[in-house]
Amino acid sequence: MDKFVIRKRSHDDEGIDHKPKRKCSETLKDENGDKEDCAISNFVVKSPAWRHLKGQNLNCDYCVFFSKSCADEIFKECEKLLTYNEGQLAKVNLFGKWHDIPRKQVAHGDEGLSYTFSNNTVPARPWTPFLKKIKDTISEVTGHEFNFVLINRYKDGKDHMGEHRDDEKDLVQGHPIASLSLGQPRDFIFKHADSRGKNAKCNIDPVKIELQHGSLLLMNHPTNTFWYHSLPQRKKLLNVRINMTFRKMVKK
Ligand SMILES: O=C(O)CCC(=O)C(=O)O
Ligand SMILES: [Fe+2]
Repeated sequence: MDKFVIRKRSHDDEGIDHKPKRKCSETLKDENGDKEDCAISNFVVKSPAWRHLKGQNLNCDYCVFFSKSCADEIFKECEKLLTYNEGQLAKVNLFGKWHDIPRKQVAHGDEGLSYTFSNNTVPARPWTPFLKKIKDTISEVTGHEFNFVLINRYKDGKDHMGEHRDDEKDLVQGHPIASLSLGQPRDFIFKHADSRGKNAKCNIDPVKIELQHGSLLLMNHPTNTFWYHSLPQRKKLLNVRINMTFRKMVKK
């Protein structure tokens, strides 16, 4: 049985475990006044109410990061501005066979960075002012720097992501991954590595969280060493979800 550790929470809800990281109550403005591809002139994030997800070596923090109106704006801008990889860059190789990924994907980041998963390497496109502003806002509030973002677009509940760990060798070891969710709320499930499949060594309950519109999930060390995560299909859900995972990659 899946175990719910976090109940659905609205934007108006007051957090129970108030655990702010760095406070950022002032308005963040693009220093260059660069609005060429971004209708959003500023983001305001007032010390969000963090909740801590704890398990055996599970170490995550979760909050509703952007207000509903700001998240709505960002979602709209994503749909207007982002384009996704096609062709070979939109495939994975599993057991020697190429498959289309069951969602759309694109990466942006510092020059020269790329992301390798399931035997495919996706180069980062340059930061746009819009994406840089989101990255900088998350860095300002969390106190962590990122140089890469992987963006996944799920057109509806049929699109999904299978169980995996974000443990690629290109990632800076021990650095958190910040996962921003926009649009359709979806279940996100953590499974402990020792409790998967027929040969499970022990029985640790999975941890399920419904990722809300505008929410941020910080996956801190050592979560990705011990726990797999997935975004399973939810065929009745009809709306688009966009997820951005901000990462710190090793520069070669
Ligand atoms: O869409 C999600 O929330 C999952 C994203 C994820 O796990 C990844 O990009 O590695
Ligand atoms: Fe992941």
